Amino acid sequence: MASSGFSWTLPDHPKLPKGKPVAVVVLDGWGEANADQYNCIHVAQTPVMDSLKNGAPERWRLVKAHGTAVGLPSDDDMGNSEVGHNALGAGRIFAQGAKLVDQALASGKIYEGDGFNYIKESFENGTLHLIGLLSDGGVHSRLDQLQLLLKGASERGAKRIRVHILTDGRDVLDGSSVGFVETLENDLSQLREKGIDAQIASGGGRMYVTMDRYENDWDVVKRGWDAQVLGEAPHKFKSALEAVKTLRAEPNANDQYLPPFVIVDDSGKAVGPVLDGDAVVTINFRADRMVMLAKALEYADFDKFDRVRVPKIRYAGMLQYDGELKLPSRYLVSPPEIERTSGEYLVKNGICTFACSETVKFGHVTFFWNGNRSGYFDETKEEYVEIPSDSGITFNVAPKMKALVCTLE
Ligand SMILES: O=C(O)[C@@H](CO)OP(=O)(O)O
Repeated sequence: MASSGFSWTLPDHPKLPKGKPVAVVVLDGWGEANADQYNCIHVAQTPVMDSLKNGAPERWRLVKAHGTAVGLPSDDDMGNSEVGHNALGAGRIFAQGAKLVDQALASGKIYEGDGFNYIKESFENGTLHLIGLLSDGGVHSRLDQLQLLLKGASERGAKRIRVHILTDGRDVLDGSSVGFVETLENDLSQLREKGIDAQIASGGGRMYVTMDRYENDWDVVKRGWDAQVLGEAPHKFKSALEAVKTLRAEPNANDQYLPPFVIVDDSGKAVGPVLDGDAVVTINFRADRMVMLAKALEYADFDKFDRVRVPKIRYAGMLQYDGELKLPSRYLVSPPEIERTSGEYLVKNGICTFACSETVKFGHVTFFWNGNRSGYFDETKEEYVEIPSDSGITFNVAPKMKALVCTLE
């Protein structure tokens, strides 16, 4: 035992037999709720889960995967993979990004840290760009946090602000993008009345523009880069409201997959490309779908796609998205410090572990599971297997995804 009283040594489990493998299978999206006709799991045929539940009811346990049980601000907050895997992997509850940002905004500390002071240097002569998911879903970002940041930054000297929106429709209802854009446009017009040059500059649906994860499809990030940084996109509109209304009128349109667009002035020029001397903040607090853009914005050496023009900017994330890579190096709010996770305990006790998932969920069972840490604790005792995900498809048409291949591994 260390002098602090802390020890990595795990006592034997009172019931689990020694030397036998233990499987942790995360059924993403599975849960217990009111048993009514609106509950798809209840109305589906689920013989395997039924036999597990009914075969040994004394061993059947439910865990709470939403709200304060997983470190979210309130019990009205739905769960998600980040907070669920963090809590399961660590076996403890940590205040999560959503809550930490709320606290930093409420106390004003967000404006006192190194991250904000760094971007503030650009306010006098440059533009402040805010890039992120526009909804009140609370999984990756929250509209009210964006609203407070807009207010706070403008009160602290930001004179020219451009917002690059990603429409949601995944954590919130499809079609709700129009209402969120209306709300944001209203806020920005109030800022304009106060003499601040504030506009939405570009947009696109989150799953088609920018918010890919685990390097599944860099084209998604490139489409965002072209619109947000270069000011180029196949669709050009005079306003974001016109953009989302027009693009949603297309057959089979969906907020998640809206094509990229830029807002142009009367002469057809993009109103908000990112230029030398500007500041950029990626406003999502959740890491997985911001890391790729963070790499494109921050890395001098970057070969995932041709960035064409790499502006000299001051960039900060809402949080630091990867503690191991220290990415981004500047951030407005410190991320939760999740340490002593189960994976680390296991290798320190000489127990070998194996983690397997497909690309779009791979970081859930490694990065999130290990407390937002990429890489191995001890390569000699851990094996991580990534099954390549299909790309270029929407998973609602292939919901089985790679479950079978993962099982065979
Ligand atoms: O796809 C995602 O990013 C989220 C929903 O926004 O789902 P999950 O938490 O299951 O990863």
